[in-house]
Amino acid sequence: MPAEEFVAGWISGALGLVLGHPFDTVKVRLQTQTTYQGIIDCMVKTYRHESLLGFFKGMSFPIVSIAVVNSVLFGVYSNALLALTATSHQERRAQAPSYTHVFIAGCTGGFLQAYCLAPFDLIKVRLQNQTEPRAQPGSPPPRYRGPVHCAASIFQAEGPRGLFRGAWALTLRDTPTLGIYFVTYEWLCHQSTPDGQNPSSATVLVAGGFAGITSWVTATPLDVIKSRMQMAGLEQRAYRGLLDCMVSSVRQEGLGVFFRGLTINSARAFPVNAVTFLSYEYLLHSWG
Ligand SMILES: CN(C)C(=N)NCCC[C@H](N)C(=O)O
Repeated sequence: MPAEEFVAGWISGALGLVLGHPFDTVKVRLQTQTTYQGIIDCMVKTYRHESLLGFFKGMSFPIVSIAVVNSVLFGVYSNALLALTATSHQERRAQAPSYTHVFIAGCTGGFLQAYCLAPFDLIKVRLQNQTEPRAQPGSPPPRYRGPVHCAASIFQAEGPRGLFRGAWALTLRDTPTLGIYFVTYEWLCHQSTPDGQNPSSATVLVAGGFAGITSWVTATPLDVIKSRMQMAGLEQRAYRGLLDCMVSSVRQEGLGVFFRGLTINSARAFPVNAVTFLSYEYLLHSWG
């Protein structure tokens, strides 16, 4: 089982994560809070109340978790393709796998990464939704003092299952959309690269960026539901399950609720995934 794919997945994911986290904070707030009029309003309010640091809330944990999550995604994807097509990463340029195989391998990677991601994503979403400014004398402290305190509080209040709140929605979000992610990437690389050659850096950037956009556009409806279910434990708003969350969100806010955060999700997806794929390909290429 080639280990380089796991290491390359980790490093490339971390680079993309730092670049995209401020957009991610705005997205999570727009999806779960009704106090903002739109992207600009959310950005201005966050900056005024919490300074630039507000955009980076909840980032320390994902930096650690991306090591697990992205390496599982890229490592499982690549090894699933190896099992399906008996070709390594290098050989796949000369002998392109079918898109069905790429889709199955992407879905497998997406399914397994969702379970690793679930507790980290829950903690990230809870911390990103804390809108209190940094501790000032006299002001009430935020509910969670940091990621470890957040994890411990959820564990104490709800047991280990509490840490997997929203995991089912996350799995449904990530399984098919990561199939779409890798198919888009491979298809775009294939379209603009002569047979048997490696795609140029510009091709990888553009294909990675569009893979991010297509996958996030299709993922946004379940992304909204997932974030709401993750916040529900905190807000005493009990949903009976995923379907109940969908139905009550649509009843209260109309069908548009499924597209909350779509613009910012897409704007974030391009640079994050362009950098992720470029560094992934570069690392695998230089390790030869
Ligand atoms: C639609 N989904 C869930 C994805 N495309 N997931 C892959 C994650 C890639 C990158 N870390 C990101 O956050 O965009």
